[in-house]
Amino acid sequence: MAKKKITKPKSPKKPLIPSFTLSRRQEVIIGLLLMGLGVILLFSFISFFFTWREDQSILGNISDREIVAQNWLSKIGAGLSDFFIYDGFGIAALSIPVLIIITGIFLFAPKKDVFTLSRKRILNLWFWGLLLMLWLSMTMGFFHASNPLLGGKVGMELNDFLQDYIGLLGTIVVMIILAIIYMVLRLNITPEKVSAYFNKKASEVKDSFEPDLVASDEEQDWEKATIEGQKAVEDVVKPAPIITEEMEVSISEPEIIPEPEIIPEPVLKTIPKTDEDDVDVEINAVIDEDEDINSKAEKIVEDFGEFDPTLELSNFKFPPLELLKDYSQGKTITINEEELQANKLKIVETLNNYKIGIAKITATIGPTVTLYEIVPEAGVRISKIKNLEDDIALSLAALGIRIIAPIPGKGTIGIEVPNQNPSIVSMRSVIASPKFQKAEMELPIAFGKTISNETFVVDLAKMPHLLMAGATGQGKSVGLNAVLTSLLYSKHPAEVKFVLVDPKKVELTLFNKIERHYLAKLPDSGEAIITDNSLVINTLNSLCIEMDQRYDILKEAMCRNIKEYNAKFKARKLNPANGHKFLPYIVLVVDEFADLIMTAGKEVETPIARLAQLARAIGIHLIIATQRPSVNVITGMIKANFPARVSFRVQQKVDSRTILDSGGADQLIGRGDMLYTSGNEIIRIQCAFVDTPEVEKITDFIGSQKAYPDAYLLPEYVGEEGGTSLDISIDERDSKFREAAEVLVIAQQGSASLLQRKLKLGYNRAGRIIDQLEAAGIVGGFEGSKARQVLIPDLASLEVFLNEEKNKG
Ligand SMILES: Nc1ncnc2c1ncn2[C@@H]1O[C@H](COP(=O)(O)OP(=O)(O)OP(=O)(O)O)[C@@H](O)[C@H]1O
Repeated sequence: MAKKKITKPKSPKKPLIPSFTLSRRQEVIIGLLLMGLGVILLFSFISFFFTWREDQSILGNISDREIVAQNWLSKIGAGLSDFFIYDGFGIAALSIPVLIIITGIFLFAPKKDVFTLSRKRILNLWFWGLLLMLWLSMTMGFFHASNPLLGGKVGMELNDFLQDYIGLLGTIVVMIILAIIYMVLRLNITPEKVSAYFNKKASEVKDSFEPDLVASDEEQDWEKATIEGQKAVEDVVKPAPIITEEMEVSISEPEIIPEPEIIPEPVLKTIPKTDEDDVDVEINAVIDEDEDINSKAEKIVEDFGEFDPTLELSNFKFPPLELLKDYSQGKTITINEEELQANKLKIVETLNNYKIGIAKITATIGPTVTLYEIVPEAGVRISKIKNLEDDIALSLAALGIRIIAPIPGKGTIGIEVPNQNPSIVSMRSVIASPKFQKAEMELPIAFGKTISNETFVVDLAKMPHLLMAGATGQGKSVGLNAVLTSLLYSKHPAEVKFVLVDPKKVELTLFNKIERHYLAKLPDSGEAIITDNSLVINTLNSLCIEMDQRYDILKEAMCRNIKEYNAKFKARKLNPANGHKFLPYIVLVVDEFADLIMTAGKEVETPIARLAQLARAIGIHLIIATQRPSVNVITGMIKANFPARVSFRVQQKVDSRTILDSGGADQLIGRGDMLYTSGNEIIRIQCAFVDTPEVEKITDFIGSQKAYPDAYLLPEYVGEEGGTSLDISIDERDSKFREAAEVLVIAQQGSASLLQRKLKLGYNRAGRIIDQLEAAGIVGGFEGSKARQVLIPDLASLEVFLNEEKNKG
């Protein structure tokens, strides 16, 4: 990543070029004069080569008006040309009018024009132009005897002078060396570029003589060797290094044929090389730095492939489908014609009793309920049907009737009637469905099947949090298991981590087996599944810290969300040395939320609301389940931040309203019959069924595989009661106090983040240790954004200091 350059205010220094400013009008006039002078000189110089012999005789009498000169610019032209060419530099003198013309154009041309050159560049041009003129003149001096105009007198004299001292050969060598120096300095031509150019030319010529596509045996051998060599390198290098500035790959690579291309230097292309006044310079340089890192990243990706987060557990096998039971046992939903007819008749009859005529009726048979879609006769008001909802339900005398009047987006009325023989939607069937298998989602969840028997798959990452309610025994725990199973079947342990809160201590215990694969926990805590209320509070606060830290690193990486960040990390554009790492999604599941909020109240509500508000972009998603969806559990603050909600059957209509903002959940039939909403329409779904033995098999299967050394560790959080005041006594110091003091003294930098990194501490603990170090007098006070000063110079002094302290104490 391109770091911003912090430019210190420069102390006023003398400008290298005397700064005289010209008004625009003066610039135009002087520019014109220079262009005129340049053109005059150019013409006179050119004609001098043809007329010099004739005009030589008049040079002594230029002031005589009678004498006519042959030069195109007459006597003045002849005089100046003689001065610059014959007495001066020979043909090299032509560079003088050229330089004058360029300078004229520079002054004359409108600023921001293509001709815009900086003052410094013009000086450069003169400097290098005059040097070239001298060199050319001296070189032409070799041929002075055959033509005195080639080198002029200056060229001849200088050449002679050199020859007198180092001889002809020496002079030739000096001139050649001077030419090479000029090319290297001015034109940036290096031996590599020259050889690369010739290689390219040679291969072009070779290609044109060998048009056949089949490579010769030798070439094939070489290619094979190269591929094998590269393979060997890849094998040795895995896991592949990630872009770092200081990275050195110390592996002998197969011989590489030099790239037959002259690599253009991007900086030279876009930036005026030496102009300090030009603002563009800094902007372009920043872009180039970025490009540089990008191209570095591309190079590493080219060599080693993208970063693969699953590499550490590369042999991990996803649980096979066979672990799940097929409850339908090959049966599809059977249509009971009699039942259909009976229900239809009943509906028509009931509605007729209320004077509602029906134009048409269609039935859609789902796994547990059948939807009868009714088109009322013209003139029947929908609101009338809606008002009669309870009466109609009573008349149909069946539990679980739900009336949807009208069905959103259609002008029809829906009546859902439970089937006499509901079929179970097995988890296996939804996991195996193409909809789930092909889902291009971050966190796909296969909930079950809709009323029209379609598999219902949603992305938890888009929800972004889920509230789940349902009276006891209606299928909530099965629902949670369906969510977790979906993720276990679709995400590698490197990609998602669960934080499981289960106060009942029974429902989620099975997931203990996959602790080191899929679970996240607080450092130092024993079991990953949280059953204790105080630990829940710590964990929620720890997740808030994790969220803040993730926001910081996303900000540093200039990414808007976790998806972008991880993509950038995979493309090796983020340097792990700067604290970047692949970020797994974190899914927090809280079962029995009501119990929690009753005992801990605000302490739980506040971090949950905070996470729900902010955590979506950084990949933390919440699933909260409760038996009691009363308003003091699902508070306004919670509700506002959980747009996606699921309700299994609830006891009362008011509960349904609390959770879904509408009735309906009280009329469900239980056993996984549920309503889902993500803000607008409500969808009835039969939740997929996954039984405890199936979950056990899955967790056994995953748990028996190679795991990470530990669960994913969340940042440490110590409750407020754990905080300390500054005048803390020696006995109350943190156990890592001494180690921390040593780290800071060695680094001579009093920063909490250094301690976090070196000692693998949480943010809060590191902060507390810093406070203790300040109280002890080892580090200085807080200095805003700067690191604190370390007041002990070295380890020996620290030893003395701590011993003295101990003796005093
Ligand atoms: N999707 C489903 N398909 C078929 N049967 C289901 C489904 N979900 C639940 N059931 C049945 O309902 C019973 C109770 O389900 P579950 O244990 O999920 O209820 P719960 O709401 O979690 O109850 P509690 O809150 O007391 O734990 C299950 O044992 C099962 O027989």
